[in-house]
Amino acid sequence: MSYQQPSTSVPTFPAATVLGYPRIGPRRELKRAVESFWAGRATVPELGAVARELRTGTRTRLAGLGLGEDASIPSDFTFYDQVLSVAAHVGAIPDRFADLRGPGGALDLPGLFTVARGEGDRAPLEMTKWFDSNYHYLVPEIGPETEFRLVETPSVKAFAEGLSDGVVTRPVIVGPVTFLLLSKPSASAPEGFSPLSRLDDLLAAYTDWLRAFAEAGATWVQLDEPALVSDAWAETPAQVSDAVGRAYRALSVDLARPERPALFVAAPYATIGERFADLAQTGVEAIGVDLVRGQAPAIDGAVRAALAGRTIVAGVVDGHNVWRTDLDAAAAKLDRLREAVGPEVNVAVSTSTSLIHVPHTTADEPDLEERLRSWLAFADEKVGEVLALAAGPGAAPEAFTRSREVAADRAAAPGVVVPSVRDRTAALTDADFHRGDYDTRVAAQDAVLDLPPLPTTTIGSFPQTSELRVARASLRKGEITIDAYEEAMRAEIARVISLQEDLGLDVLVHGEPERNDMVQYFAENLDGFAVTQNGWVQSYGSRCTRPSILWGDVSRPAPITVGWSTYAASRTDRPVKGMLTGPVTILAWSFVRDDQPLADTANQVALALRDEIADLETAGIPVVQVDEPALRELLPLRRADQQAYLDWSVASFRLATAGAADATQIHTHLCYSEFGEVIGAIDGLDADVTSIEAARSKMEILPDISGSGFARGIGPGVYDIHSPRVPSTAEITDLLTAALASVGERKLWVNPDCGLKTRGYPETVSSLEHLVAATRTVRERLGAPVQG
Ligand code: MET
Ligand SMILES: [Zn+2]
Repeated sequence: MSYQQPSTSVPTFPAATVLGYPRIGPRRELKRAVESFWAGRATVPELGAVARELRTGTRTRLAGLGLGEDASIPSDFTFYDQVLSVAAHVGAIPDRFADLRGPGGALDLPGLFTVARGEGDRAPLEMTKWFDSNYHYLVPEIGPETEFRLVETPSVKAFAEGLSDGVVTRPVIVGPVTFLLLSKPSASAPEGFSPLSRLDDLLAAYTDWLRAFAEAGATWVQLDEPALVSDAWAETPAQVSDAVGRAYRALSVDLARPERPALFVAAPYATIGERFADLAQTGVEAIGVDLVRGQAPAIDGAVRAALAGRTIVAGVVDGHNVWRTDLDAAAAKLDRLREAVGPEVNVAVSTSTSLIHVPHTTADEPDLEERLRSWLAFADEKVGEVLALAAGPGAAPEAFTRSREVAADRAAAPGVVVPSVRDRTAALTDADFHRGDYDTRVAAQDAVLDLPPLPTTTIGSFPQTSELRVARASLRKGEITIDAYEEAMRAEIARVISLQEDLGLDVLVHGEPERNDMVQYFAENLDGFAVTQNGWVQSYGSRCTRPSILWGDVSRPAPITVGWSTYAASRTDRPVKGMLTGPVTILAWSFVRDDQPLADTANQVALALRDEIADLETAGIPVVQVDEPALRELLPLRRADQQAYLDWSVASFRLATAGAADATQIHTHLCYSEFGEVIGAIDGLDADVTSIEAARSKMEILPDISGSGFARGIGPGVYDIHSPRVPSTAEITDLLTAALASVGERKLWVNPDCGLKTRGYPETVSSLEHLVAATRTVRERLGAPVQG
């Protein structure tokens, strides 16, 4: 295979592209291959062959869909995560994994997976959410000791592989500024150390990386810099601005073409703002902006002059949601941008983000109602949209006509606007968002519940055994009747209730055996939602979720959880806690309609939950938990947008719960993130009891909680449910002692970090035994009755 040596004249950026494409495979082939490798059922070469087939399949599919120009097909494959992939390329692997590295410093594939997943008491890299998406990346650990050196180049090999198949792809890698801003200080770093202080050293490795791409024949490389659109950093905007300037001058000016490919720096997920001008002042050849979630950058004379001969890649097709694009509106955005930048600047069309956030194709959804399906665009359909927009209404009239037809059809379809739902939200008043005052509630609840100090409870789910999964699958396939299925669930509930009684827990749960997923379960039981068959999106590593599609006005045709909760309550004299998923989390983990404000959709969901709580109350359930683990996740990346979000998200939770009687104890549960930033909002939820993930971070949340004057019940998780490790009684006693000092005995609840559904029974039972024993020890010290 021969290719042209890069010349010094800048190659043209393709007129249409996508920022990235799903990596997991249309039928989750990568997930299956990776997991069978982990299980010892496949070898490294076998896994490599599946990966190669997937990469080839993606290139062929995208070329078939029309991304024919050089560099328009992204090459973004990774076995686990794109941030981990950078760490592996540049050798930034924590010391505890040093023995896994080969003589040249590279990790082999098993080594890479060990860093991602841990091994024995070697903890994996921490995992956290990627910007405002439900994708999780691995957090690099960077210190003064980290050596940055290009030690391996699977990304370059993947490019070369495409080239040998006759396709000039565009490699996609996470950029250096984002990589460092997403990193945390290594264990040995001094107090206050900032990974960004290592930028210059990291740039040396990127320089070699870009050279390697150029040598392999790459014309364009995409560097993803979503950190530029976020205000979430400890660094000031001035420091980030300085880092951007330094990084991209080093990579585009100090390293000159043809030593490197042309550089496309993409800043997806929100408004790029002033970082656009920073990039324009460097030598990068193309800049990508998100015009779906974000606003167009300000273009003044200086920026315009600096940009002459270069490309703005306009993300006008939503990479993060599943609706067909309003092509007229997107074309108008493109026109406005072209006008602002003038004829000297090239404008190319793209998706707003990588398409890893959406499923492969609507063609794979034969069971989806045809009318709904016609409104949707998954990854492949979005490729058609960027191509139509690049061609324009003159050259692609059918696509534009179809887009108008779809918009009209969607607006008029039954179920999209349901008058009874609208009447109800329109009639809401301030009072619907407020409960009675807290002291009155406490008195009423104490009279009903009669709980000991430091009450013990769990977060809701108990281990999902294979029997439960088999029962659900058999029901779906019609192998067992609904009666037999419900009987199996009741048997499980009865078992879980008696287990909790034996353990000595105070507030019991039914264990959620009937739920495949805490959001999908509600989506399946509410009007206004649809679920997909193959609509998987990568959540982390080999894990995928299948978000539901919230397409219409939401209402509750019938009670959802009441039967299960009342059955549980019938098996015990202790209080049973009803278990619901909150409006914000239901929105965050679904694909949500884009034709009305999220706040309005959230209130519709909230009213459905409010009715469910009323029915639970009528059935005699004294405690109801409304889970909001995603509260932090939807927080806008730009500080200026955050208050409006917090206002509507908190309001929707309150709308869901404020109909409860004073005597009904409302709990909420949060996990997955650092909550310090939204502690005020958590207080604003006005729940009687809040359980919050805390064990993994060694209760670091406690000072925030006590500092914020949080006055109601609080259950900082005392053990991490993400690992099978059983915490000792002494360890839990210590955590409880710390928590007690911080929040006081009248407020403290005792619970694990999160639900137990991913755990096995042996470790669950031992851990809960220790939790109860530790609580009794601490109660004894308080001079309280030990028996709960
Ligand atoms: C991710 S939060 C999970 C809460 C849910 N009630 C459970 O226990 O599984
Ligand atoms: Zn949780």
